[in-house]
Amino acid sequence: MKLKFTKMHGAGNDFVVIDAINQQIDFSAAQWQALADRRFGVGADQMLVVEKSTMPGCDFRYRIFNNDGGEVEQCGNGARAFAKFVAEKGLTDRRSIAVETMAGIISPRLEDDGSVTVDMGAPVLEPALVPFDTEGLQGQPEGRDTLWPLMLELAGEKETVLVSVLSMGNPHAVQVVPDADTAPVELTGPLIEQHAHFPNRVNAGFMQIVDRRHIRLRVFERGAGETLACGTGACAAAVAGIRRGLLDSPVRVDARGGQLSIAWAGEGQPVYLTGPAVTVFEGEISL
Ligand SMILES: N[C@@H](CCC[C@H](N)C(=O)O)C(=O)O
Repeated sequence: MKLKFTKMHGAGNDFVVIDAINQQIDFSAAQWQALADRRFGVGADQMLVVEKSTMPGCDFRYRIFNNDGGEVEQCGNGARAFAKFVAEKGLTDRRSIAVETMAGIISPRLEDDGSVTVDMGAPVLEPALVPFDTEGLQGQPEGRDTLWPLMLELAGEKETVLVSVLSMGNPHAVQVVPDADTAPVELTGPLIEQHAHFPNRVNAGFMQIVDRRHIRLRVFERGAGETLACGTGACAAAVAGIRRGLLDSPVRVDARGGQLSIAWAGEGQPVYLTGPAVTVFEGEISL
């Protein structure tokens, strides 16, 4: 079949966006991988699918596939691209929309300066719901947060890293590092992503605190490897830092591909993610 798509990015986290309202989509994991392949396909960290929603009050349904072919619950940078896509394609004339995802309803809003703000919903802090299996682990209370010691085995050597575990609809484990540039993202990211305590795997965040309203962040994403930015990772890092008493809202997040801003008023409150969404080109591919 011939598939029409739009290539987009949000702070360098890149996407193939597909209108599945006007096209029939039913791809296998292998076909998603082929589309995401940077040499033999279009290339993307994630594929975003735009569908009609059957949920009352929702404008669209948003589905997300990592470049390993797996469908996942949430993608923050993708949510901004999604909002820009439906506006640019004339699928809505509203600047603020309600979008159904696997993880609940999110609400992106187009800003006058071209950026997009997304109400990502409240973070989930209960380990079992992340899901995170705490059996055999000792939580260490620090401030209002609980840090969990994760044991990693690196070339026969055992190392323990302290991570804040939470969900933004998708699972995150965030650690504080002295310097994001030298953080062992490639080395320990895959070990954390596949750690036995995370039954659904996890996104591994490495956060350098610059000051109380500014962090630098790298994320080794579940099912995609390190990306130039991770929107839900930025939300998770800001929430973890605020809960630990290290950060104040709003938090500026410098990712390798651009800048994001996160606002959070505290437990039970939604997290707001603001940042860019850019259309790169339109294309058609035979699959
Ligand atoms: N890049 C994303 C997150 C995409 C999904 C993630 N890799 C997962 O598997 O949960 C973002 O901007 O949030």
